[in-house]
Amino acid sequence: MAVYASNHPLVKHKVSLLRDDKISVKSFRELTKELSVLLTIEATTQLTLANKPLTCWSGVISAPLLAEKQPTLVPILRAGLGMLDGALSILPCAKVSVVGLKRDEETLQPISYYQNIVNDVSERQAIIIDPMLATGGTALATLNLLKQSGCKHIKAIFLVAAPEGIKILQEAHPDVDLFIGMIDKELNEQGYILPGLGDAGDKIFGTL
Ligand SMILES: O=P(O)(O)OC[C@H]1O[C@H](OP(=O)(O)OP(=O)(O)O)[C@H](O)[C@@H]1O
Ligand SMILES: O=c1cc[nH]c(=O)[nH]1
Ligand SMILES: [Mg+2]
Repeated sequence: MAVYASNHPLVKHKVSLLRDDKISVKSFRELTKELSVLLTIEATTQLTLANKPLTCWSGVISAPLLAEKQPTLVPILRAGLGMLDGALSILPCAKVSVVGLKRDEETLQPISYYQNIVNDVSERQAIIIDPMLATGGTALATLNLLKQSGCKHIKAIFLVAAPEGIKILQEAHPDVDLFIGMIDKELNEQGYILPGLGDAGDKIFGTL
């Protein structure tokens, strides 16, 4: 597994702004979207191209175009929905596979409540989008689900990740690449990332 922590100064700047205790719902949503654009670009740099004939104004040329179907984006409800518009602005033809998982506040185990994976997922790369990778339980359940559904090529994008979550994914799914805005220090006893963002879903949906 490759773990790419973004080096882009705008990513670092925007993650810092997201941490502001007094941030409005509007600003949190806007920054989440902007970061999703930047990180989706980073996560798609290795898409395969093939030269195909294209008729342009000066005649027929051999033009580099995507060789395969566009990836399916996999937002994890709820918070992952905040990243969907930004990711779709880079992959406008992507099909979307929605996964509903909610962490139990006591056990920190993910509870599954919805899933709708595109039926041709075995022919596409999947890109998971979720702002937070904490204990790793939610991402692990999503990776297991995608693989059980036949998906062979998976990447995941997180705005902020804890070392604990990265380690669990590395051990269980060494073939999956992670694209991360910022790797934070640790988890607290309640499984929240420190310094982190707090509850990203609550901040995006205004349910604080
Ligand atoms: O790595 P983990 O320890 O599993 O935690 C990460 C998960 O927690 C958050 O979702 P949450 O359960 O709060 O649901 P929500 O998006 O509905 O708020 C977050 O968006 C991830 O999906
Ligand atoms: O810090 C955390 C951990 C899990 N989920 C969040 O939204 N934030
Ligand atoms: Mg939440």
